[in-house]
Amino acid sequence: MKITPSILNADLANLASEVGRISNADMVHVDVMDGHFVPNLSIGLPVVESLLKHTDLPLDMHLMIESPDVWAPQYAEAGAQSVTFHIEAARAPVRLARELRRLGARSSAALNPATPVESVATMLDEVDMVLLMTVEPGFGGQKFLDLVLPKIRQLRKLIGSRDISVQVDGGVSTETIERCAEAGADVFVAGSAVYRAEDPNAMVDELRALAVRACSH
Ligand SMILES: O=C(CO)[C@@H](O)[C@H](O)COP(=O)(O)O
Ligand SMILES: [Fe+2]
Repeated sequence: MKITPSILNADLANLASEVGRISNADMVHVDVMDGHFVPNLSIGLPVVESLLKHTDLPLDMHLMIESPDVWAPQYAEAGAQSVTFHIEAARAPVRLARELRRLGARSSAALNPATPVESVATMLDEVDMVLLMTVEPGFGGQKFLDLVLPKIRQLRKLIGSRDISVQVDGGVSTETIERCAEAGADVFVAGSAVYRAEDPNAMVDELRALAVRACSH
């Protein structure tokens, strides 16, 4: 059970100190938005290269961008431990997933809420993680979409005995994390829940404890 806080909801002008507030996290979730694949712009490679110098936590890149085939490998080369591209945007997802692994990163494919899990069924051996969006991508602080819960179960069935993580992203909080864990998710992005908390590290621990307990039922 891993908690990966999204820094989209942090004070982006003080990233170095903001990652210091989530030292209990398993990874730092970094949302890259290009204003094309999603109607919002966030940060890109130069900021990520700088951030890598200020944290020992692994970076969990979530690329909400067009042409991930071109851009995603550069994040792996920069030193990100996990690189997620959107299956809706990739031209050659199998080639891209293999390239990310060749560069030493964990490869991961993300699916928007309306994208069926079957879209990754044939390439499960190429990925280390599948990210299921539990909001429409583009913004932090949105309401969790319960309609994704059956997709988590379907994906777990498809994965079977393979060692692949299922990440959920969007609206994950103390209210919703147990439902996700029960359905089969094991990596949880939480942006506003963590960064709006008075003590982000304590919130990370609380979320992890809830997920562990829900999953052991
Ligand atoms: O990728 C995205 C949004 O597109 C996320 O990573 C959000 O940034 C998570 O924020 P919350 O929904 O937890 O506030
Ligand atoms: Fe994200």
